[in-house]
Amino acid sequence: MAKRSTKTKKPPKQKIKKPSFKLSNQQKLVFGTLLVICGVWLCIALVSYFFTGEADQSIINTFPSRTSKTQNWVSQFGAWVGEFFIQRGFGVASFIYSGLIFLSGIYVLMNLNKAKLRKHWFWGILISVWLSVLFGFFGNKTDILGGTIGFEVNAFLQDYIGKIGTSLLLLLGLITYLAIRFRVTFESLASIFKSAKKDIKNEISDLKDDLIIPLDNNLSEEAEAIKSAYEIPLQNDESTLKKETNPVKETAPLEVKVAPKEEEEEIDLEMKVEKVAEELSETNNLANKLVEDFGQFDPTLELAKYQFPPLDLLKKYDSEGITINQEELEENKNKIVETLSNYKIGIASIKATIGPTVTLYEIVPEAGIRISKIKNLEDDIALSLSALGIRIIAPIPGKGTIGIEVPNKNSTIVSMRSVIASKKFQTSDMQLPIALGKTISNETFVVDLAKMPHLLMAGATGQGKSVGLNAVLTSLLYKKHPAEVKFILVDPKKVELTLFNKIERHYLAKLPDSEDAIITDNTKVINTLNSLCIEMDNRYELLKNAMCRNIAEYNVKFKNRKLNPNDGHQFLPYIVLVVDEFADLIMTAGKEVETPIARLAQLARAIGIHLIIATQRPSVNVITGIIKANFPARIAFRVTSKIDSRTILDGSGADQLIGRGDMLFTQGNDVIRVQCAFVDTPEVEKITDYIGSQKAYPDAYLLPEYVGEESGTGLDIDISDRDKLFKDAAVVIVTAQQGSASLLQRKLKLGYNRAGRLIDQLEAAGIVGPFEGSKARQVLITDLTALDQHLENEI
Ligand SMILES: Nc1ncnc2c1ncn2[C@@H]1O[C@H](COP(=O)(O)OP(=O)(O)OP(=O)(O)O)[C@@H](O)[C@H]1O
Repeated sequence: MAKRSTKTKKPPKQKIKKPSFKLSNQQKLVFGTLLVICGVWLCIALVSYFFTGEADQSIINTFPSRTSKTQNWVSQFGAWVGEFFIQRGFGVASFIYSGLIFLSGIYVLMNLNKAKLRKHWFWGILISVWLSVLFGFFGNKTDILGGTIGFEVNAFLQDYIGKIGTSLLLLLGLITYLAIRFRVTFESLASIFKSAKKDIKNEISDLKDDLIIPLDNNLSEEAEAIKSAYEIPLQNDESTLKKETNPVKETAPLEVKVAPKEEEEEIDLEMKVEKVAEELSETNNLANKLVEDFGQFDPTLELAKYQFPPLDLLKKYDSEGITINQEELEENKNKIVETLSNYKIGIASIKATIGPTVTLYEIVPEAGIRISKIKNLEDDIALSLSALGIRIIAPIPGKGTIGIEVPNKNSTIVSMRSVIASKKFQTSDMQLPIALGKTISNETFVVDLAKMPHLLMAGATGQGKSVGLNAVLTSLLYKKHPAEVKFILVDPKKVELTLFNKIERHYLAKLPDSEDAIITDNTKVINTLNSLCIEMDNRYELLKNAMCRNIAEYNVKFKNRKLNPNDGHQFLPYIVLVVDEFADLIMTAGKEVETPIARLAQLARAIGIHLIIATQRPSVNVITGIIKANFPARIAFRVTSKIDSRTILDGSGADQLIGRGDMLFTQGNDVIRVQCAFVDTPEVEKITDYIGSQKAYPDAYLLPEYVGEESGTGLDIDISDRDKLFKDAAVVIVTAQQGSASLLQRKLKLGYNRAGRLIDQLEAAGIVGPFEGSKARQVLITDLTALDQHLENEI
């Protein structure tokens, strides 16, 4: 989302202005020791004040002079400080300040986290005020327990809200403190009470030990024996004990057995709970707390009011719904049987399945008939049925029958509305569900793009490719929130995908400096693909740091707040790259396009980047071996030759389709015939209008910047030729005190080349030292103030 771009640019600028108070190690030692001594001295002065304060009163109130003698253990100044803190300040709670000063010294000496120290001071001051008010509540004006602050605050409160109100306010303060500081909740309090109750219960049962002695005298002989065998349960359960005393011979031992079981189970359960709590790591605890307090991270929050497009935007077709033409069925059946019998092929049974465009006749040939014989009769059957697009599947995998697909005389349109509305699509929990259309048995065909993981689409002109692409995009628009998926659309024809411009700031991704999100220019495609490769590398780095194997795991972890956004982690949307007319691209840009596409196709599956490539010309020089190998999922619309069919599907079939969205889909093994769902341009327009009219992100999802090799300059020394990210890079390097190109790559989301050039420029500017082999370069500027001065001096 656009958030990322602001993130890369803004923070460094803010940091420059911040003054830094870095102490050297020697200064830390001196300053830390001073604070520790002050803390101890203050503590002595305060303790001593309790014993000597009264005696010193006369001297405290006079002007200090060298001759006056005080009894305070740390003399005049001690007496004065004691008076100031205890009598006129916080009373006994003043000791907190000596502790805080001492603690500050330790933090400085040991170079510990300053944020924690600030927290200690914050809470320390609050507690001191609360304690002094509490003591003041019980004391009087001269009382040194609460000090003047305690007394005065109490007097003020009691005037307005009375004694009861003040005590309730104090209680509220205590509960607020416990809730915020120790995250005490009502449940945890309840569990404390529960365990206390249990302790009491245990103690009561212990007391029963004593009771057993008099009861023992009344026990029958059997019960006596049982008691000695099950001494523990008898001591622990009162009810069992009572039953024991009954002289019923058979039931007694049974009941004794039940009792210990129940008791054991209870103990087991508790132990389990404790174990889980212990095993959780520190980060998990923190993450759980965050999730408890704020709930799971919700990536859709920025566009929380976003409304998915309603179904009504899609058209209903009159010709929808299959109408069975019994005559046509009979006729086709007779013709098939006849043709086959002409070639002496007997049929044991025949069954028809009617699909939206094609009817499948499944035949079981009589015993002894060779399958290849039927396969060879494809053309003869087509001739006798006088129909185009007959396909023979011999045998149908997993069925043991032979299929003959015969196009219906009146085909029905599969509307996008019907597939989107289908239960299968609506309830699918796939990551990127695509409702492609309906199969021959009239079932909605839904596939997961994330599993494919890339899709190759081919078909001669006018056979339904563009409609197919629109169906894919529409499916995703109906199922995925703008925060979850982003499209990169490449449309050299410039007309097919332009409608999607309206949803640029919702669903599209683009290069930072480009105006249009939909790419129509071939040189921009190269930059975008390379930028996508950088995005891929960055995402792999994030996944590696988060120890996740794929984007789904990563996003779950991020949602559960186990990944810190300050470390660069963020919710990663899926990215779907759609390239229409791939052949055109390959013809003009060749290797420059093929290399990044092949790289993405090979590696991008785990990090949520998926490619959909469509081409009119499925020839081998367009769909090269390397591309083919990485696109296991393929859709073939009608093609003109068997060779083209082979190039896409590794087999024939696509040349026998009837067009108009009739397609074959394969994901590696089976080939499935599907009638593609039909979505018209006005429908797409309505959907994009609907989405486009809603609140959007400030900008399209920005891809990392990619600077082509040729646009780099070698003039690192010339200030005017510096990269525009030079200053940001300098801030990153000086803040981290680490002169490495990969740090810049990560923080500023750059490619390796640009980061390398920035490092060279930083070296020329004297901010980092020379190249030192495998070690990171030395940073020559110690802090941001020095960097500011250094850069100012340059001008
Ligand atoms: N699934 C479908 N159901 C019904 N008719 C369809 C379907 N798909 C395509 N058609 C028909 O075929 C026509 C051409 O489709 P489309 O524009 O998708 O072809 P194309 O393969 O993209 O062609 P080109 O490569 O020239 O752009 C459409 O206008 C529509 O009438």
